[in-house]
Amino acid sequence: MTPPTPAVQASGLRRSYGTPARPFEAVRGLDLSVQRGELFALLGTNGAGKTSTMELIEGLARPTGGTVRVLGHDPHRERAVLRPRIGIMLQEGGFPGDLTVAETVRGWAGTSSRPRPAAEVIELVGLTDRAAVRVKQLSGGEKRRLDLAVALVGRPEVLFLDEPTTGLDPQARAAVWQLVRELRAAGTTVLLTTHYLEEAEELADRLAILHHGRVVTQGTVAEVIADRPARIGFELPEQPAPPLLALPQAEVGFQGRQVTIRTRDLQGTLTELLLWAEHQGVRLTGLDARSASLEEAFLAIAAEAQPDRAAGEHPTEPATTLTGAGR
Ligand SMILES: Nc1ncnc2c1ncn2[C@@H]1O[C@H](COP(=O)(O)OP(=O)(O)OP(=O)(O)O)[C@@H](O)[C@H]1O
Repeated sequence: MTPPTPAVQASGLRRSYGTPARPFEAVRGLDLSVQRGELFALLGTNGAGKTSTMELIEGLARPTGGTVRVLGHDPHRERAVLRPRIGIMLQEGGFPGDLTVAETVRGWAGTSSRPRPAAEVIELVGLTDRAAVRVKQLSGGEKRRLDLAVALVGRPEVLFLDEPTTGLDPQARAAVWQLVRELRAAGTTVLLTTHYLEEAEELADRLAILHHGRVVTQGTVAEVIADRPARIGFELPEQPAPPLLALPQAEVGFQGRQVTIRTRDLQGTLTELLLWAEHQGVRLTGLDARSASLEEAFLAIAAEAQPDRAAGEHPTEPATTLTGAGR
């Protein structure tokens, strides 16, 4: 039996901006495969190329190199075929301000061949009591939920969510997460970009971290953090304290009496440390031991992955900033 076509398949994907004389490659040879029914998250620093990549996959822009297929189709050339099967939640929906929520959703439902009833979609995104309100009177978070409603109205097989919970309060964010989980459980493929690492941890089956237009790492959360060292922190007692035992396999840092140990063998190092403390009668105040988090992996990957200074660098490359790490 031949395996089903992946929901999304990108290979050697490239996208350039600028002029032929001063080109800037925002997407630089990106490979990605999202299976049907999977929830895949694209993470990256500001300007890493997430939106540029999403627009190529959504068919809103044409790649300058490589190929992309969505449900086996070229999303740019075969947009008319794909349009009824995908749902796109853009960062800015830009709907007319004078229409109400219900009118907006009904208008979009009218463009779909098998729409969900408008009232059902409005209910799904928690806007029922705002259905008669004009778009221009909605709060930022409510507008975001309307963007989501419009993306859902055509019962998409593949749903693209570009920073879906930016601007939402914690309760609304949790509600969107629950809705996304339900959609995924019902078989919808979801491709999501986010700056909230806990959003990816909560929702994603797999994720990719982009940096300067390339995938630096991808896999499950467990796979992405597997190579990262665990961390042990504690405070040594006031002097006199015996010198800390040697831990050649670990990296030990001191800040006054505060000690931070980074190790790839959390159990082994912790056992050695606790035996030492027991024998020496030393109390390790505030002892805290934890595996690497996605946030640590993200920050380390972003710091390690240096930009390619070869041809095609942005003429005015923006400083890399990390926003909304989500904790
Ligand atoms: N229309 C454009 N013209 C020129 N450069 C652009 C254009 N759009 C994006 N870029 C540049 O391409 C790079 C990638 O931008 P993109 O918006 O895809 O990143 P992102 O990962 O989505 O960023 P963010 O997290 O800030 O939303 C950035 O350096 C950006 O300045």
